[in-house]
Amino acid sequence: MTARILDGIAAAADVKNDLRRRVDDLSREGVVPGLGTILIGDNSASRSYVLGKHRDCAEVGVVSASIELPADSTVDDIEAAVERFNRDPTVTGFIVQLPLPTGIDEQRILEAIDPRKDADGLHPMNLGRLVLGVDRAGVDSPLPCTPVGIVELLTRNGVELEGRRVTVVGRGITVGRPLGLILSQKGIDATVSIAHSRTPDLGEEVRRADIVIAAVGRPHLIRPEWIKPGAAVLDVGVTRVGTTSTGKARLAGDVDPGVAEVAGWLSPNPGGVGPMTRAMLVANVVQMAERSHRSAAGDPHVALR
Ligand SMILES: Nc1nc(=O)c2c([nH]1)NC[C@@H]1CN(c3ccc(C(=O)N[C@@H](CCC(=O)O)C(=O)O)cc3)C=[N+]21
Repeated sequence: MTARILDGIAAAADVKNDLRRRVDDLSREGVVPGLGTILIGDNSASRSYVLGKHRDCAEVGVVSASIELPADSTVDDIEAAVERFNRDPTVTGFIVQLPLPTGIDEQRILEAIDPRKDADGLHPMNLGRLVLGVDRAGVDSPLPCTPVGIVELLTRNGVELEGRRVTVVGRGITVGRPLGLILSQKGIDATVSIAHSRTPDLGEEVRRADIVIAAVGRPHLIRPEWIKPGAAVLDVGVTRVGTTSTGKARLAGDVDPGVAEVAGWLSPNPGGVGPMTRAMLVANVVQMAERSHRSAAGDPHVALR
């Protein structure tokens, strides 16, 4: 038996179809959602990710703006770019592409973003609301894109989370940490373990799981013999492991290819979680445009802060 595919390209297309309708509704009210991206330095992988984000926006009628800064930019230069997007009414949500050049205080930059425009959901106010499990006056704050994309990919394929045991491998701030919080939330009700590079027996943690999510960036770390037969396995990490004969980057996921023979469901990499991450970014931008429009229209239940 071989695992069924959790097709992120197909699920992202469905998400974008839903978004297109919401964007059309907004446009009838004269509102156009806008994504901003800030890219610092000349990292070709980062540039191609950012281009993909602009392409996704164009597909659903969301406009986008980009700021590119040189690799030797100072914290002040980057904060000035953040400030520009904070003030720009055509940008309803924006991101600062990570990682930042070495020596730049990432936390300081993330905190400079207006939390109402935080399309990545990585501002401490939004992460704090996730920890607390609160939303203000029925308004959800933006959530990190990859974790929400993972939940959508599973639920759209009919993979149940309630009552399931999930092992998340990785505790990073963009995936593992917030994913653990989201999966254990009321209404989702999975039982979550967070494993990481210092977990003494990773195989033991993975063996118990109905759902395994690997987000560490260690090629083929997750072994077929660790997988409970029929489990759902999501491969999030990517590592460059060399170059092909044509000079393209050779990439490897966190999940050993042999896992496909044991798992019930497998998200490919590429073509799994990545496209969902991008779709959820567009979703956050659209949601923020809806919220700021309703709040400008005087609905007291949507004014944040
Ligand atoms: N502020 C910030 N927000 C991010 O969300 C963010 C970031 N910084 N820094 C880097 C990581 C990485 N990331 C990816 C998203 C989608 C794909 C993706 O769609 N990948 C395709 C293949 C890539 C391609 O075809 O070029 C796939 O998996 O099928 C990859 C990587 C977002 N990140």
